[in-house]
Amino acid sequence: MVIPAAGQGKRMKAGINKQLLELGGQPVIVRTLKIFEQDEWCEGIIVVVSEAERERFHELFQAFQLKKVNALVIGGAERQHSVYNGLKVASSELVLIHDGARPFVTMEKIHELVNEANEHGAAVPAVPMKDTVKRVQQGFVKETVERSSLWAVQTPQAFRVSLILTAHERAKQEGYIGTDDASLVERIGQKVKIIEGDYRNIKLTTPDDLLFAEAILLSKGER
Ligand SMILES: Nc1ccn([C@@H]2O[C@H](COP(=O)(O)OP(=O)(O)OP(=O)(O)O)[C@@H](O)[C@H]2O)c(=O)n1
Ligand SMILES: C[C@](O)(CO)[C@H](O)COP(=O)(O)O
Repeated sequence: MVIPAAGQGKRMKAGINKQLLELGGQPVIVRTLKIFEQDEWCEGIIVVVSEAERERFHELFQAFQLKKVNALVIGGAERQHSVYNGLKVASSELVLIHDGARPFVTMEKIHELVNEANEHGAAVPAVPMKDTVKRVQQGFVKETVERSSLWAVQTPQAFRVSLILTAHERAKQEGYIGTDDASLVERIGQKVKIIEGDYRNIKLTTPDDLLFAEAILLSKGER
């Protein structure tokens, strides 16, 4: 299990790492990790953090008595670099890669992904796009994109370790930077299985997402 948490959260504009923000009395990263701590499939968690924040995260994991975090690895400039640094120390056959900033993933989805990745080598959750999507150039619509085959992809993304490592190494050699890990597998010609994701599995990206997160907590009776 690799959890990248080394981003700067520029779009959140919180002034601190968004994974350290409190949500319902717990830091976001602790909420995310606790889901995997409960999961019997998850043997160990590699968390990727920035050099400057390593000690802060270490103390936090101790304070919340998290048992499965077995490595704190230093991240890189892009999410892809951070994930790659984490993957290099992964020792299992299958790996889940999950954003530290997605604290609402469910156990049910995790298990579905593990099963599909065991069978297909790569599996990711996604939800059908709800809005009409337009390609825009210099403030004007260039075209309206056909929506029926568009899905918004989430994490965790599950892979055979050998496959995702090869995909990352090829991307590195060829100077390709993708916004998710599955795209690196796609570009080396391997299939990626899609499972139905969950609209509540939001990534905390902009300040509005904190409002949605509070509403999700309320719906779960945690507020
Ligand atoms: N160099 C980076 C960039 C991102 N991430 C992590 O990847 C996840 C998804 O990225 P995103 O939401 O884009 O986070 P940030 O890059 O921090 O956001 P922003 O682009 O707004 O700065 C986050 O958990 C983030 O901490 C990371 O580990 N290393
Ligand atoms: C990996 C991801 O969360 C899937 O939706 C997303 O691509 C991360 O992208 P970001 O640009 O780093 O937010």
